[in-house]
Amino acid sequence: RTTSIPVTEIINVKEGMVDILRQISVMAEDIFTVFYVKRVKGQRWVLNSSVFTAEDAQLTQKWIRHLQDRIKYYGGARPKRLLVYINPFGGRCRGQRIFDTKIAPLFRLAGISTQVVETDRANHARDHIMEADLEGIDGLVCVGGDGMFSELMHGLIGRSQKEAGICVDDPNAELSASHLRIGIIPAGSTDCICFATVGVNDPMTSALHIIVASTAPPEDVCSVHHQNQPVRYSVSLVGYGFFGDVLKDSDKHRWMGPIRYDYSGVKTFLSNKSYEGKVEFQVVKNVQSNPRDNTRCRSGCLICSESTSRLKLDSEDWSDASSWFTGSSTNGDDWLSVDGRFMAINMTCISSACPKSPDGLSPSAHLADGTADLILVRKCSRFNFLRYLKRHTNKNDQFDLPFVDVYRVKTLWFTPKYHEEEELGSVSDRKSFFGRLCRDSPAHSCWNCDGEVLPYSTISIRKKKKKVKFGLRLKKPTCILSPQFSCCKRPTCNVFWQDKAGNILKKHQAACLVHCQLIKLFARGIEDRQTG
Ligand SMILES: CCCCCCCCCCCCC/C=C/[C@@H](O)[C@H](COP(=O)(O)O)NC(=O)CCCCCCCCCCCCCCC
Ligand SMILES: Nc1ncnc2c1ncn2[C@@H]1O[C@H](COP(=O)(O)OP(=O)(O)O)[C@@H](O)[C@H]1O
Ligand SMILES: [Ca+2]
Repeated sequence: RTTSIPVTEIINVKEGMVDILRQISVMAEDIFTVFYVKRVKGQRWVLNSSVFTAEDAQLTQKWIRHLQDRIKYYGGARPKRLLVYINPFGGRCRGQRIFDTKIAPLFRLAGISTQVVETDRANHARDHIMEADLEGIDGLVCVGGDGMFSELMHGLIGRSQKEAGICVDDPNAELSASHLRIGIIPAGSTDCICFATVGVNDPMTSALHIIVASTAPPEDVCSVHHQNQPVRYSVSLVGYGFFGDVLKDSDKHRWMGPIRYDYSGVKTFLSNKSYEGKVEFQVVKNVQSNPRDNTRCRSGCLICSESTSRLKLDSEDWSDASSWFTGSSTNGDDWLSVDGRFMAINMTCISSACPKSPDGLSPSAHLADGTADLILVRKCSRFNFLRYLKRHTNKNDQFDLPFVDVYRVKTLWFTPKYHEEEELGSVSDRKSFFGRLCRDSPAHSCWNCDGEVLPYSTISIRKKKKKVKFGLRLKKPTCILSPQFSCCKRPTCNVFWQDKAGNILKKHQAACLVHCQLIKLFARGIEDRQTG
């Protein structure tokens, strides 16, 4: 029997016969166990192992050393020390258990040492990162949901800004880059950031991605401002109306765990509220993609890899603070304004895919293209809104509805019709039967910013030029152009992008994904073969 394993996906090699998760080991000098990643259905990764017998103890040691050298050489920059933050109350309150039983043994096996901080309050992780000694730390890991990821991101951004001497209250300050990446062990309620980047919310898959140093391109991030003051950053959903109301109500029922979103979702759906206001946004015109082009962002995505150079070209547009909202186009991008009554205003930098909606709020959004997608759902009947929601769960296009519009944007301003102090219940809400069932019918909703309620209605959102780095994404590239790998003997290889006629359009260096280093392991002895 032959087993082929890419060296980049070997986790470690141990003497004897070892079962890491059940913590059983049988020591024998002529046996060794190779642990490696096995890909299973639905983008999941599991730890697999194969046991080998050598002729004698000396040969066993030789193979163990040989394989470990190979892992070091071809395995890339694997992390050695991680700082882990666990939210014991995220999702079903299983964060600590998941880490202790499933993740810690994997990290130990991979020779990764961890410093673990169990949070005892909201913002504990963020504050800890601001002050912690990060010397020698290769990455941060959160065990929790999107809220925990957001805390780590705010901590890292705050720290980098502080170290770079940038004022965090400056609305025009750009993000200063941090060398640290953030990994996510999903143990939250929505886990949308993990799901949209890894393709699944499975703790073991994420841990294996962290161990083998899978990386995503630095990710788009938006800053949210109120009265020209930056209040938060967001990578997934900034939503007003439906998703704001669901979140606000669900916060009162945290004890229910993830099901609170369904409970509050049904309540909010029945109340069928809509809110009046003006949405002004800057549509990105000069990109080769749009929210309805039916593509999916994957590792090696050409649209994302080209965004860095495009953002450099955009520099005047980004750096000129006063041109942020002049209402005029400086770069071929157009400002649009829509007045009306909305069921939902959602802006998302990524697809926001999650288990409830495997394709997400905007299935063709890109992780790192420097843009966000704005979805406007105008006032409609309950039946129509249900049609819209339902389409998030199946293959039907949720944008192909007359009351839904979608735009690829980089800036958004929202002004509610009434001043925030004026809580004028709208006439239609008061008349409605379900509206009366819910105690209050305010003129304002609130904003849901990556799962945090923002206490204001009037906000502006701006795509930041720099992005947040985090790990965990390794999918086969599928893009509008077909990539072709030419493998080499190094951890990186050339990727050629060709059009259908075979003309080379672009060539760049990338981490070798479909790796050429195949090791053929035989029961007696090992033959190491390199294919090119
Ligand atoms: C008919 C079924 C309709 C299902 C519609 C599913 C749409 C799902 C889109 C989800 C977008 C998620 C965006 C991500 C947000 C997260 O950052 C954020 C924080 O996550 P964390 O708690 O892990 O920290 N999560 C959230 O804000 C939660 C949003 C969840 C919304 C779920 C809404 C369910 C609605 C169900 C309505 C059912 C109506 C049925 C009427 C008979
Ligand atoms: N120990 C703690 N006690 C209370 N809240 C916490 C604690 N640790 C983190 N939080 C907060 O809980 C919120 C939700 O956490 P998250 O891990 O996203 O879980 P969920 O996905 O269930 O919402 C985050 O905004 C975070 O700031
Ligand atoms: Ca994006």
